[in-house]
Amino acid sequence: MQNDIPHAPKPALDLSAHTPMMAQYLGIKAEFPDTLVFYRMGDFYELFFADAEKAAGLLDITLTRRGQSAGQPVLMAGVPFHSVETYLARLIKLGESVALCEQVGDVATAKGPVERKVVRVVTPGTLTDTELLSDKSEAILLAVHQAGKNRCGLAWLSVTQGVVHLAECAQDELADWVDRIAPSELLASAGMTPTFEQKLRGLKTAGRGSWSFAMRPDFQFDAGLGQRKLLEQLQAASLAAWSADALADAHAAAAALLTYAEHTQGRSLPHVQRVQVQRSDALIDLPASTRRNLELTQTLRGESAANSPTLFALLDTCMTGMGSRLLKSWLLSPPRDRQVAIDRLQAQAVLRGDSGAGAWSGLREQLKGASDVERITARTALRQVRPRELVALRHALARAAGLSLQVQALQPEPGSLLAGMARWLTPPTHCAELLQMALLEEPAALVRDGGVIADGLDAELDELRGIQTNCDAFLLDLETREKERTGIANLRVQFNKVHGFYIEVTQGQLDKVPDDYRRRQTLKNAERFITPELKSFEDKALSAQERALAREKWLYEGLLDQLQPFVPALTELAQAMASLDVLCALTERSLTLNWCAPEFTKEPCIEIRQGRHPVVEARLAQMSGTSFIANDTVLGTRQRLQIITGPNMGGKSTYMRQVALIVLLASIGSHVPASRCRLGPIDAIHTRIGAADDLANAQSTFMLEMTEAAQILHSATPHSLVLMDEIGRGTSTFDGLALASGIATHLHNKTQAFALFATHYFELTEFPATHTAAVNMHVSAAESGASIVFLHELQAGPASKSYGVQVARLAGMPAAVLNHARHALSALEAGANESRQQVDLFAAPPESEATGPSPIEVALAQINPDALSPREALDALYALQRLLPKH
Ligand SMILES: Nc1ncnc2c1ncn2[C@@H]1O[C@H](COP(=O)(O)OP(=O)(O)OP(=O)(O)O)[C@@H](O)[C@H]1O
Repeated sequence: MQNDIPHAPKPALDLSAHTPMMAQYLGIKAEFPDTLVFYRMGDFYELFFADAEKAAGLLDITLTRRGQSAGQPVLMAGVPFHSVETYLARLIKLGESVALCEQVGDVATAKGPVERKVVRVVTPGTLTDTELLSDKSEAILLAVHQAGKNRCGLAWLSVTQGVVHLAECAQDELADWVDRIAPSELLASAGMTPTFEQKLRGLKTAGRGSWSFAMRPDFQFDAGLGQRKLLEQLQAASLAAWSADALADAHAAAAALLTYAEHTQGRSLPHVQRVQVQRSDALIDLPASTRRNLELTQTLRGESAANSPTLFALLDTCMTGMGSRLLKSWLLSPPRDRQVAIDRLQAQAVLRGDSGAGAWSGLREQLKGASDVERITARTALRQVRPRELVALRHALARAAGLSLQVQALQPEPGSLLAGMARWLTPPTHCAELLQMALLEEPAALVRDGGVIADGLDAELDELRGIQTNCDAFLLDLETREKERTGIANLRVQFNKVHGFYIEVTQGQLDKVPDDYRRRQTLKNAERFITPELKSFEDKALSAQERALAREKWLYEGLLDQLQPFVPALTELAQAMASLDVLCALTERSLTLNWCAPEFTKEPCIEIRQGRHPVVEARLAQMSGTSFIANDTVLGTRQRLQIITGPNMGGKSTYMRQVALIVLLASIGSHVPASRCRLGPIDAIHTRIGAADDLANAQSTFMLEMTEAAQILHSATPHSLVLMDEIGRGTSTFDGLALASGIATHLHNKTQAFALFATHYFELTEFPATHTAAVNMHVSAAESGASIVFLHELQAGPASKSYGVQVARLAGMPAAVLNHARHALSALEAGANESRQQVDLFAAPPESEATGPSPIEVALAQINPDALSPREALDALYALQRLLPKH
């Protein structure tokens, strides 16, 4: 989708054959070829021609043909202006962009069609309307710049926040970045190479998010322009203070990002005053597979509602949308630097107070129902804010002042998170007073309806309003006088929008009408008249109403001007409110769910006592009232790899995931579901779990399994946590076992990561005998008759046997099948024992043949293509072919 601004001269359109209005429309449409243009006509937004057809299909609205222009029937479809938000929401969800074209000229004085202009372009990544945005997630716009040497520059922002994020990465890291940023809209240059474009589009078809794609002109990806634009936003002379000066590739992306964002808002973005550089080594790596497998914000089935079994849904008891959004971003971007988590935990310790009876619950009461200061502030800066939002802002400021006092009363240590919050929560001086003075307590929804500005703010507005108020009294008085004068008892003085003021007389009384009555309108049973006195009153009253509306609009614009200097402080205040909300929610969770504070160590380790899987535990309590069996985990430099065996349904996957979730929770500064937790440095959490066919990418289950495993082996380090669940099960037993043993050996010897390796291959339980840092663990089960009871207890040593047949029985498998399986199993086991040879699965393979260069490689290296004649080159090619190994 391309929302082109008029950046290059376009060939002049010949619109002379069209009606003046169609000519105006087509002129505007030419500037927005791939965006739906909503063209305002009275109380409707109309779409024409191809736009009309498209919108009719997408929105299920009627497509009509009206009149002709240039000999062609005009196709039209329209939506009422007062419900435009609903239609916008639907289109944006479908990934469409909309240009809103308003009447900006004076209808009364216009000759020909009234002047119209596109005032705003609404696109999936640049939403600001509260109605169009989800409370709990951001709409993010990302610009990607293809740079040289296989590098990329990235810049992204949410228009309702005040921060531009910058990053640079290698092109093969792009997928992970895009996954992490989760944009709603992605901008790329029209000048990128076809291969790069294919790569970007490939990311989308691979199901990595549902962003829409907007191609921008190449010249907008200009590093110099980007740097200038960033400096303008920051009102600074250098980007060095943000460590953002040497990032030319990211600057190029920022140029396109800011140009596009400004273009869609129809103005600059004064509230964007911060830059944040993100480096991939600053965050704990959570690849897309990990986020999916751990069901952080979405279940494997794709549910993400507030009651779905995800970690986010369990954690999010925030009182405000701002808090929920911040919590989600904390959860998805855990920092490696432990100080961040330590500061957050310290703040929670203060909020908890002694025995949990601290200030957190009172603060949550205050936060409850507070309006979205962050979004209101952004909309104020963009001059899109509605009167009722500003009243809500005033109430929120009062709450913030209260919150600040409550936090100060906790006497937080100077320099601590809470001390910073107390400071930023103090509302900027005079902001609330200004709002109080300027706005009615319950203003109209829209400024254009009037009834927004408070009485007493402006003498002229008060006077104009006075005329309108006196109107009713005047009309009553006139009616009495006219009844007396004419003797018409049922005479009525009234007003309607179309005909203005009039005196209505019924047919039977018409003979009594005086000479100075002028006929205005004839109805079936009555006539309507106007008198000179009523006419002059009408002129005054109507013009007073119009002037009052214009005055209110002007005063509102003035109020927006006066609010601009408060924007930076309000942005900080919103941030502080969101952080406080998250910290209070985390405190509440830790107390309600009985979680403990983690400790961080310098030496590498993951030590968890009585750890639980938070989501499974909550589900068990809710569904069956049964309690979760807690388990310990001890991993350190001497014991890095656990081979976990045990029956299906025994709890292996649950155990492995719980370890990863506890590590993640600790890293964001949350308490954790355990009785004690010690954690060393962690740089990534990798998971290879489950097997879902990636049909969209034509990858088989096994191919996907091997691709993911290979990625893990390439990127994991001794500080990474790796979960491998039943690796190798997607192929034949021998293949699978051989690969699983190879992978375990590589993890143990080379990668040296902390690894949890669940498997059904019993042969792998021999692995720890020859690998000192590996240990056997199993989930316990007890047989009771022909059945099985899962104890879910993790114990040292390998499982004694597998219980596949018993589990199948629990699953309701027919008795005949079970009987057959039991016999087959005994035969297989007996056979296996007899013919079992001593195969050393873990022996090092013979030296690989490919240790030195092959004869072809040697010959190839000796060729200098620039020094060869065509004939010699051909000979060299034949010579190389002769070197091919013969099979
Ligand atoms: N520690 C535990 N305490 C209580 N219930 C548990 C525990 N661990 C697992 N469960 C229950 O057992 C079910 C199965 O667990 P899980 O899927 O982890 O088994 P598994 O060993 O990985 O099975 P499979 O090998 O078939 O994948 C869970 O859905 C949960 O209800």
